[in-house]
Amino acid sequence: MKLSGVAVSPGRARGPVVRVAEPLGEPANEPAPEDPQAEAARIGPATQVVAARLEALSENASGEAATILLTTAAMAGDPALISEAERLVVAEGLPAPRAIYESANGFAKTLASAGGYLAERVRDIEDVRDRVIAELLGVEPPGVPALSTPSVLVARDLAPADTAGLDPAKVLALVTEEGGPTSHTAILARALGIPAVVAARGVLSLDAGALLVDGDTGVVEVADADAPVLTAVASGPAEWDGSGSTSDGHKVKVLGNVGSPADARAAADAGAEGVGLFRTEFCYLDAEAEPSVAEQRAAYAAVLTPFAGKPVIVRTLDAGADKPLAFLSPEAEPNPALGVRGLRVAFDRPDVLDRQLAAIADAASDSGAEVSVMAPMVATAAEAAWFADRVRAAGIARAGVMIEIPAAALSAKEILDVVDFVSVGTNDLAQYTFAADRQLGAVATLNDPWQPALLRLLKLIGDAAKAAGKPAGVCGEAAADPLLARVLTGLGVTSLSMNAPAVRAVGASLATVTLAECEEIAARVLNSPDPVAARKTARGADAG
Ligand SMILES: C=C(OP(=O)(O)O)C(=O)O
Ligand SMILES: [Mg+2]
Repeated sequence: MKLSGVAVSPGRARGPVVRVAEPLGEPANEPAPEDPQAEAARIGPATQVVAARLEALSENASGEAATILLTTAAMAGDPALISEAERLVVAEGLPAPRAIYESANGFAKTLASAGGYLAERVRDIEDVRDRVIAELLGVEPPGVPALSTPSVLVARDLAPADTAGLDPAKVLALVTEEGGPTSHTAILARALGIPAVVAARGVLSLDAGALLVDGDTGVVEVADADAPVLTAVASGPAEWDGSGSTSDGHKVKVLGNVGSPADARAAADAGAEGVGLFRTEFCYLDAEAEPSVAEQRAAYAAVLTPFAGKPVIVRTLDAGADKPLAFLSPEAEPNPALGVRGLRVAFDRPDVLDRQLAAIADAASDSGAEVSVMAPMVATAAEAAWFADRVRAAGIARAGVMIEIPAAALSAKEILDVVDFVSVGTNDLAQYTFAADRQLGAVATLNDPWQPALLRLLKLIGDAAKAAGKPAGVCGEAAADPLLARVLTGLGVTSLSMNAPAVRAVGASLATVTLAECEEIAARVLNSPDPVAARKTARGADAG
């Protein structure tokens, strides 16, 4: 019996199955507490216990695992989460577990409606919620059970805090029923060297004592219960000197993706050489009204400051589709991802764009960062020229655009004639190339950055950038894959921008290959028939 999911972390392993307990059910909303003040007063200490446990776990972890545990600990201690739960106890008479449940769900809903990266943080807040509820109820927290022997973990989805704490000596492989290739679980599994397959529909209903998991092909197979354990060969922790280049000195900047001051500090701490994508809309997902220029200036400067003297690409608001902003919401649309989003919003409201550009210019001088600006969702060279003119009129020296629509990839040459640089958003470029909603697990295999059709578009862009002598970065999740980073370099990409946890591994991966090797791998990958063969080719394995 076999099934197929999305391969997210390489290697083959076989061993006995251990299932991760499902999260706690919904806590009851009665009886109303006799003493609401006393009931509300239990919430703060419970969150502190959870935050302290996560912090303690982070001390035993290292690198990105530690960062993720600390971020989750910070979520547990979020004063807004706690005060809303306390209010629900006092004002609405809810028991404390129910109150934290509702408070956390409110936050989760906001994140989910933001889509993309933020939507993937929903699992983090739900994990914090369940840990606090367990603490309030005095029961064992949900999560990974202690493993006595090396095992294959099977879960519906795994919280980042659980994944970060996995011991690669005990976890042979990881298989999840849900999840997408851009989830924290995927990122962490790769970092830990644990073979992993996500979106393996049906794995929870498999009645298997042991599984054989192939993190290269995504195939998960029932194995004999007495078959010998097979351990994947894991790579060691990444060593990187902090300067993005191939072993023969070809420079490829390794940059951070950020949306908040905390992200920026994490990226700087991870050694990012700058920022390749500052998602400004992340600052305003909750804003009812357009923030003033002064408010925007302060918000942007707080993100730019850790990168004083370094290059930062600020992206103008990418409102619409999965990231609606209340002050820029378009008419209801039948297909929002194909509607008025990104730069298209600015065509109707150029005044909003101009105010944002003024704030960015001010924040650049406040922070001392070397700021460039780019637009999201650009389809044509004429749109790119329109945007670049406005950026320059605002006194910002460097203007670029994102390439995340196939038409823009096919017009890379003409676009590069009118801007200073381009940056490829592979998350959306994959979504639009394959007509596959990036939020839908059912089409996750199409939204795979190893799809040769997507990489062929990247080659067009890389060639156009080389001919123009201008930079072409990648800032979609594709850039966070250390192996794919080599392929992108071979295709002519000049910078890679990713979430902080991936920085070191990508820098280390590039430092061990020459540019000629990257080019050779890229040429072979482009000729691969499918993503599985492409991955195998890049790993130097026999694709046959
Ligand atoms: C980086 C990208 O932009 P976002 O994920 O914010 O849509 C992308 O589409 O790849
Ligand atoms: Mg995008």
